[in-house]
Amino acid sequence: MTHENRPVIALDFPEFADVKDFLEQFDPSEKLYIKLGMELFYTAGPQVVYYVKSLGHRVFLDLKLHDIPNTVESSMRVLARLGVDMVNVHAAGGVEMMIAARRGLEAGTPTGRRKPKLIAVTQLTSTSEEIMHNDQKIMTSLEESVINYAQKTAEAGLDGVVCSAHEVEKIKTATHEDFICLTPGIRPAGTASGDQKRVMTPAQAHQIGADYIVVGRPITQAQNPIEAYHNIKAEWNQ
Ligand SMILES: O=C(O)c1cc(=O)[nH]c(=O)n1[C@@H]1O[C@H](COP(=O)(O)O)[C@@H](O)[C@H]1O
Repeated sequence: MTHENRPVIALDFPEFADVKDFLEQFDPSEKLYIKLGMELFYTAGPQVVYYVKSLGHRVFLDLKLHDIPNTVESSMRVLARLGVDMVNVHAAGGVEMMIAARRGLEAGTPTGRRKPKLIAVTQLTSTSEEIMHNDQKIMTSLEESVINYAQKTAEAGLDGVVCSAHEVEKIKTATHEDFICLTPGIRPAGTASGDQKRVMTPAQAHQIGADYIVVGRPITQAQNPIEAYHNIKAEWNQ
């Protein structure tokens, strides 16, 4: 099992300038794990990745690729050159697509550089069983669907999955102990869940064996983001 002791901070901001404003609040010696998503990448592109990396932080580039295998493979080849530490795809794209993603990442990683970790989204933490039945017409339980996606991800040779903390124990049993479970939908007690349906506190996520937690709004929209970050980090490492 991996335990990444820093919560991964989801910077879901609309502008590059917001990233700078946010990161400048931290002591420069504090090295963070930052998640950059579609909103920022679509507006600021690779420059925002280079900027965050230049400060010595780790970057999870969360673009959730889901397309035909050939397109995913060539896109991963390009993303591998950006110097990010982690990228992801949707497991719903299938085993062939995930293998293609892995191949692209391997081919694109410059010699001497570590290959970014590749993980797959199972069922989004904003998806309830009702949504899954009505919209996706997957008529199993949500847990079965998540475990099926996790097994397909392991079969494709990826490093792990994005899942809700509620599913970590079953996923590890169905795959293997070193299979990464990165869990968003983390809410310290007393904070709003917003659009997240399957939430857990940092302490609970630690207890059930999550490897990484992703936290966005409880930090970025806190009155004091630095204090919120350190409180969540302390709770996660208890
Ligand atoms: O892939 C993800 O990171 C992801 C998958 C998922 O199932 N649920 C989920 O919330 N996320 C991301 O995790 C972050 C959670 O942010 P907050 O809800 O603000 O803490 C967002 O950036 C989401 O895009």
